[in-house]
Amino acid sequence: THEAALCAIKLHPMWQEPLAIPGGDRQSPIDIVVRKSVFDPQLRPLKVQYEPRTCQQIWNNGYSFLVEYDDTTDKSTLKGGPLEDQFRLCQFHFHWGENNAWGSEHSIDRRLYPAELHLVHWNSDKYSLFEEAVIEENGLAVIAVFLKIGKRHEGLQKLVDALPAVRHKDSVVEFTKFDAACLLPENIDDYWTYAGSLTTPPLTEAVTWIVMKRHIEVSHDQLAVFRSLLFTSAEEQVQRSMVNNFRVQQAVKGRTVRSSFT
Ligand SMILES: CC[C@H](CNC(=O)c1ccc(S(N)(=O)=O)cc1)c1ccc2[nH]ccc2c1
Ligand SMILES: [Zn+2]
Repeated sequence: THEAALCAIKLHPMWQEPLAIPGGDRQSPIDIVVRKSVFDPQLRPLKVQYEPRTCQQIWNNGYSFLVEYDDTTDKSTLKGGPLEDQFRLCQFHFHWGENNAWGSEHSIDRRLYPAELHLVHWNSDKYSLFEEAVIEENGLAVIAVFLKIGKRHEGLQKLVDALPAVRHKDSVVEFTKFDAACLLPENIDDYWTYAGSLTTPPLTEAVTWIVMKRHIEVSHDQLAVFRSLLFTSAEEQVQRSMVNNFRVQQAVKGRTVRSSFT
């Protein structure tokens, strides 16, 4: 499956890797080898407090669709776990495949999932803007949740119904009162965490990754709507389906992946 996934990316020029990445010793995504992860009893439970009223819009940025939050105040926050500071939710988005065999960016013992949710937060104790935090070592925290095909996700449906309005790159639609917490698995105490990077350019090594052990379920039809989105803007002659928008896995390079559970 990995080979097939790789060739699917090769077909798509947009995902060509930039030649040189500054430093490049803590790139994401990675394969998490469970038996090599190290239980850290000092990892605390995650504290997630999301305010649905801070949800503002959905934007197709030509890589994925972003559900964007008002991050001008500390209303939707993440703290605890591996984090020393308080982080503000600024957006969430997904990565998915052209079929259900692949699509996630991270894998667990090489197991890929059909899609992966990323909830993106920036360190509001140390910085005053996302743009500042995105170039700092401890600037960002991203919660990753795997999606599996199964029963329909009732909370996701409101988002799925809005996607046709952002079919093309650069389209935006108002989207309010969405509780991002409904996309988290029931148990968020079991996770892996490691030091990594953004998985799209500029690939800055600013991310504390928090990868959930438990997945969420979405229906085949809900994921099919993700695949109906387009990488291309309305003006372009050739329309290209937004699928396989995941990055190839990167070398772990001596990093330790810690687990919050045994
Ligand atoms: C610096 C990059 C940033 C755009 N990119 C992101 O925000 C981003 C966030 C998360 C991930 S992932 N897949 O790792 O979770 C990948 C990319 C970005 C770039 C320029 C900007 N100007 C104003 C705001 C702004 C934000
Ligand atoms: Zn992402």
